[in-house]
Amino acid sequence: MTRTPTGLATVPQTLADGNRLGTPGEHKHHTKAPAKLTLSSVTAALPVAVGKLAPRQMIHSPVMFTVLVGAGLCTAICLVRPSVFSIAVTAWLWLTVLFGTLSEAIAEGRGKAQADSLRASRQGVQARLRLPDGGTKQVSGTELRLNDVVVCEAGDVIPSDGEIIEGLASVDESTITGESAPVIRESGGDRSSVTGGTKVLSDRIVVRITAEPGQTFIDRMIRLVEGAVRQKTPNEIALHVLLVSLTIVFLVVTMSLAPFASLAGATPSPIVLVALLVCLIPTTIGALVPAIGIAGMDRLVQHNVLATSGRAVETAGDITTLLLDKTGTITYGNRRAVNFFPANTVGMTELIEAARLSSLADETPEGRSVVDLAAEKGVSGPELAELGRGPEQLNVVEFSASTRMSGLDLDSRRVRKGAAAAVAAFVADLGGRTPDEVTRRVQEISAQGGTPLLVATATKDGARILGTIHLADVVKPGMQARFAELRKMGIRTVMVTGDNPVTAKAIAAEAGVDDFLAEATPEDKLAVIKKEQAAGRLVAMTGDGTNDAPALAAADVGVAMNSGTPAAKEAANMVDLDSDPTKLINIVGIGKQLLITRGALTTFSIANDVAKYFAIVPALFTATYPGLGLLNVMGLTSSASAILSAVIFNALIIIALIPLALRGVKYRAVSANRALGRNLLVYGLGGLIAPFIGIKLIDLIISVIPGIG
Ligand SMILES: Nc1ncnc2c1ncn2[C@@H]1O[C@H](COP(=O)(O)OP(=O)(O)OP(=O)(O)O)[C@@H](O)[C@H]1O
Ligand SMILES: [K+]
Ligand SMILES: [Mg+2]
Repeated sequence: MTRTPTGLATVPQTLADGNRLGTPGEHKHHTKAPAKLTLSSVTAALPVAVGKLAPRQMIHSPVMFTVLVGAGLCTAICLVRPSVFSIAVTAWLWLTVLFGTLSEAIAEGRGKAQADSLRASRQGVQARLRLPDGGTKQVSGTELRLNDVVVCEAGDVIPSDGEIIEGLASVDESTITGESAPVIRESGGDRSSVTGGTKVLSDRIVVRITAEPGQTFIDRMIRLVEGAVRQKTPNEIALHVLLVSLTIVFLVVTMSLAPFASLAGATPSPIVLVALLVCLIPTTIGALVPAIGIAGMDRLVQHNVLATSGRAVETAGDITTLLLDKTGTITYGNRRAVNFFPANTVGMTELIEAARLSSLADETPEGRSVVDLAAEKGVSGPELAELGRGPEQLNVVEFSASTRMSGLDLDSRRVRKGAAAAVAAFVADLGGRTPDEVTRRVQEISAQGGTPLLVATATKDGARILGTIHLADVVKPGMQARFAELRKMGIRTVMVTGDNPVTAKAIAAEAGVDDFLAEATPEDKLAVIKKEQAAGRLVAMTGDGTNDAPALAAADVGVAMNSGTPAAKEAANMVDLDSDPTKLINIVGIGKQLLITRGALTTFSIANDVAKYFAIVPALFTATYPGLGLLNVMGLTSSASAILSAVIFNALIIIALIPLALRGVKYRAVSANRALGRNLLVYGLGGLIAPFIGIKLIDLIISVIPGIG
């Protein structure tokens, strides 16, 4: 890492106030308008849908594959013995398959426009590659490899994903977030990552590339919205097994009807048997499953969340615990030094000088803000290079989440700053003690939700605490209400932070989380997740720092803030482009909606099939078994029109349900059991009744066709 202190002081204070410039007081939940189902989107999807009729693709859906085979068989029969009835049935069987692929093509098509605009954002982007000799060379952005170093200045489009290793800039991320307010990105802290395709608005940054070509964030997003990376989730596999079983059962049922009927002297034609089979197997859900899944992922992208797997989205629907880190997640995360408080026996200048010295080589935003505040208070001192030796020979004690301290080792003394408990222990080890007024100051700052840092110095004669630095951070607005909403959904929120218990308590109260854990190391954060999981709970984790990465990886649903470090984003299975910790509300909603929609349409589909059986079988056999005429309550015109009406109804119901599959069944924050009961009633009962009405209506219309009625 390059240890040049950067000029944070040149950034106007108001700009550095919030993560999002200009809108510190207003945390927006930005969502893109969902794509509408229009005539043009349907016509655009039509050729794609025809392409999907290839048996190689159809085999993935056994139900629809059965219909395809049936349609092929009937076509062959039509060629040999054409009749109005057989041609009509065959045509509608083909339409049934087509409506299925059409629903999938429409769902995919909605992401295409978004993918195209993402692609355009990278078109022809040039990069200034830094050469080993320090010079730069112009290269194409797509040529960049992992660990290349590029220089980006105001006006440049950042050529690929990376981590800032030097400098600070305001960045326009609207190409990926749709949010026009610029954000601050800077080296050293938890806001160091930049995304290819976004634009530098001011200043100059040096970026180390963290993605291989074709593996950037935008590449992944394009593949996601185009539906190219769909894998079946465990729920989808379970449904798949159910659908295959039902298909086999009804195949057997239909086949056994043939000898049964011929015994009575009325051998049903193969066309009738195929039609009956198609009506009985769950074609509605078989046709709509892919569209439901794609639409769910699409909704997530509309909420500016990028997920690497559909599985995580569905799991989100069943989450009961949400862990969040504090700094950078619940708060904006640009903690800045706002004041110095010397111990009674120490002068203000002595404290500030030591605090400054301990931060000279500290590249974190906290460290740099201490140097800045020292300059503001008029205290200057040696630069790193002037400390008698080059910075290479200086022993720099870098901040780590487990030591909670940072500082420098000089010839005759050591300076440290860090969390109160850590510095107190460091001093106590060398025989020093923490003065009472310092302890009181630490309590006072913590109680306000600030982060106190103690400054200490150690020589061969022992160690002394010099005073306290007050670091202040701002809780993102609107947290209380959103956490209350999570509580209503039955989700417990727990803040896990590396900060001290008093600060943690104050911030927890201000944000309105249910519980908190303070002084948590990365291992502790991981342990909390393991414990929750061992108790059988599904856990989501939201975080931004490298110290959150293990926990993000272990959680069932890990949501990284887009503002966070590359390590955090890599470990998580979702990234929120808006860096909004309460986005989980939307993610859970989308997950639940996905499961409910699939469940509701499955219920409807199966209920429908049962009803169709009772609607058409009596009509089929009234000629053979006049006794069955009693059951022919529907009074359908003839057995031919009964069969054809059922096939037409079966195909049209797919079209009718495409909008619902894409939009999703409305989800409200009620308990899962109540939602399930309500859905069974609405979609089960609806599925039972709909065929009787639909088939009767179609029968009335088509009975006028000669050869059918
Ligand atoms: N640059 C630094 N130098 C010295 N001490 C620091 C520095 N940055 C933070 N600290 C101290 O170390 C503690 C732990 O930091 P850590 O990054 O693990 O957690 P955090 O940022 O406070 O909280 P969270 O885990 O919620 O992000 C901080 O609360 C602070 O007291
Ligand atoms: K069916
Ligand atoms: Mg953090």
